[in-house]
Amino acid sequence: MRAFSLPCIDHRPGWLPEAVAANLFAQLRVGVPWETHHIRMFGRTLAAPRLSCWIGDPGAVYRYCGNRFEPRPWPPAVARLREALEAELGAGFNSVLANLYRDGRDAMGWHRDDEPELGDAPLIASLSLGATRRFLLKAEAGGRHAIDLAAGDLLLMHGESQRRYRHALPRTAKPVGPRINLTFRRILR
Ligand SMILES: O=C(O)CCC(=O)C(=O)O
Ligand SMILES: [Fe+2]
Repeated sequence: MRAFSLPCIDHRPGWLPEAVAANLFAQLRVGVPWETHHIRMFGRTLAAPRLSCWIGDPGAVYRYCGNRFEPRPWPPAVARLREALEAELGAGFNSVLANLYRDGRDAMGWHRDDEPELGDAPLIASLSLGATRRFLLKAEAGGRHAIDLAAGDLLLMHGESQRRYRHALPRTAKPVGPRINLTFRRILR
């Protein structure tokens, strides 16, 4: 897929070379303490349809959907990625939400990454590893966009992105292997 951009969204296909992405996927698949996060919605608690891990510097506590996550320490490979992203983007990240979509039944529903601790105009750097999955954006001004995110692709959401769009990673009936996504963030304190 060609590089593509929308206001506040920047897709950089092949940001990591294929072999590096494959190696990283294999390491993180076994090296991250994956867990099921629970979402409180409409007075009920549901298991999220994916595995996740909140990684970050001490104190980078993340609150969402009635949960409070203390950060897990940085796996060395993820710490190196943070350094590379910080150097390239000239921005600081103190945390990552890692998600593992085991197969096409795992997904993430429509949402905005607009938790108050991310600040008004967060830069979120999202790295995809493993199977290609379709990422959807729904613009507040109308219109939908789909981006196939492949292993090694970087997707940046910046500026007003979280006000302008909702985003989702829908389920798919196609047979797909596991995918890992890392969203680097900065929690403000
Ligand atoms: O898996 C993805 O590409 C999206 C993940 C996401 O939206 C999030 O972690 O907030
Ligand atoms: Fe998100």
